[in-house]
This record gives sequence, structure tokens and C-alpha cells, in this order.
Amino acid sequence: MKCGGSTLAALPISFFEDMRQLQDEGIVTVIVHGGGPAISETLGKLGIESGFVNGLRVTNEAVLDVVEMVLSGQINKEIVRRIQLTGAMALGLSGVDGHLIEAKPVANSHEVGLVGDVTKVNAELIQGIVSMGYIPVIAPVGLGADGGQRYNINADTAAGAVASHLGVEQMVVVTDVPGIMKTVDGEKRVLPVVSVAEIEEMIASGDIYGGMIPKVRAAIACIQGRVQEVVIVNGSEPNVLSKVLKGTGIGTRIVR
Ligand SMILES: Nc1ncnc2c1ncn2[C@@H]1O[C@H](COP(=O)(O)OP(=O)(O)O)[C@@H](O)[C@H]1O
Ligand SMILES: CC(=O)N[C@@H](CCC(=O)OP(=O)(O)O)C(=O)O
Repeated sequence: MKCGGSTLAALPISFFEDMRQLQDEGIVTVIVHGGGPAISETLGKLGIESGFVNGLRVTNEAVLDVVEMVLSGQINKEIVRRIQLTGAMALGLSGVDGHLIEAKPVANSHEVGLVGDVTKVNAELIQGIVSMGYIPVIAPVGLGADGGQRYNINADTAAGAVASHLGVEQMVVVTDVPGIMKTVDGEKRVLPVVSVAEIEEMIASGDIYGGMIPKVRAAIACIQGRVQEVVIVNGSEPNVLSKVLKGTGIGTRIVR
């Protein structure tokens, strides 16, 4: 599951209780989280300037210090605490810990700086944590192959890569909108299912823009592998996780 920074503060306790219930039923959740708004807030407080190019934060060492502090510290531990309040056990870590996420510079690193694309995921470590009964909570900071360089990774991209490497059946993307929306006859509607071809058309037409672009790109990358579907849902919808797993037609399903 990917939890977006847009929705983290609004997630009700029932969201985490649902996760615990699923764990009791033998359905394992692995969380990769974002935290873009909290990073921007802290950068603002510290007077460090940063912008975005095509949805990726322009990242130098000073920005990366804040990204790592906010994602691996504040946000990661807040999610761990909220899961543990339900009685479940969670273990928070970033892509740095145990070389969990290995990364290389993105193709446009001359524009965005220390931003990474995932090259490897230590799936055995995640499986080990799960087998001990903990819900892994992963912050999207990665390490280069030599272990010396840190990279800021978009959380959607990191979640898609983790889903692919684990070979899970489904990735759930939790955000602040009820799915992929399209204006039809002057009315905004949530699309129940979209295919890869339809997504490409919607990006070209401008119907999908901004923060939705890395989500659908990550979805396309992982459903070309072992993942069968990606579902985009609103985290503040009551019992959203059990509704997704029961197939009650909530959100938008992205299929091949
Ligand atoms: N077609 C679309 N349907 C729904 N949301 C869209 C669409 N295109 C762009 N968006 C935007 O994507 C946003 C979600 O992305 P983002 O703000 O990055 O969230 P997160 O922090 O969860 O990753 C929505 O709030 C909305 O403004
Ligand atoms: C490279 C890059 O842009 N990294 C993101 C990582 C956090 C993220 O993706 O958070 P959301 O899911 O809340 O957007 C950033 O610095 O904001």
C-alpha cells in the first residue's frame, strides 16, 4: 500500500483498525509512505528553497537532510505509532536500512539533483519482518549501489517498485481523491476501471495531471510485471481497505 502525504493527517483510526483486522485474517500489508506536504512545510520553516520539475522535488544535500528527517523520522514514526495504537505491531524503516531500496540517479538528474529511481529492493528483509508479525512501514529514501549516496525517491515510484519486487497481487494507492476522475458532460466522475491505454490518453489530454501522474506511471510500471491491479482510493472513506479487498467497486482499478 502507498499512503500519500496528502491524506496521512486525515486517515481515521478505523483505517488502521482495518489493517489490523486484515492481518488477523492473514492478509499482509506493507506500507510505503509519502509526506510531500510535511517536507515542504519544514523546508519553509528552515528557509530552504526547493521546487518541483514534473512532480519531482529538486533535491540538493540540504533538501535531502530535511527529506530524510521528515520522512524517516516524523512521518514514519507517526504511522508506526498509529498502527500500534490498534494493538498491531509495526516496524518503521527507510530504504537506507538493510539496503532496503537501492537507487540510481533519475534520467533528468541534471534538473532535479539527488532524486533516485529504484534499481533493487531487498524483498527478503521485508518478508522477514512480515514473518515476525510486524507491518513494515517504509520511507522512500534510497541508497546507491556502493551504499554511500542517499537519494530522494518519489513515494509512488518507490511503492510500485516494492510491490513489483515482492510480487504482490494488488497495490492500493491511498490518496486525497476518490479515484481517477474525468469530467463527462460537465460533471466530474470517478472512473471505476481504467486501462493503460486510457491512462496515456488522459495524460495527453490533461485529464490526469500533477501528483496523479507519478501514481499512474508507477501503476503502469508494476502491472506490466507480476502485480495484477492497482487501486486508487480516498483514505478518508470509512473502512476503505476492507472495501477494496471485498471488491465493493470503490475507487479506480487500473488494469492491463
Ligand atoms: N484525473 C485526476 N483525478 C483525480 N485527481 C487528480 C487527477 N489529475 C490530477 N489529480 C490530482 O492528484 C492529486 C493527488 O496527488 P498528490 O497531491 O501528489 O497526492 P499524494 O500526496 O497522495 O501522493 C489530487 O488531489 C488531484 O489534485
Ligand atoms: C523525489 C520526490 O519528489 N520525492 C518526494 C518524496 C515524498 C513523496 O513522494 O510524498 P507524497 O507521496 O506525499 O507526494 C518529495 O520530496 O516530496
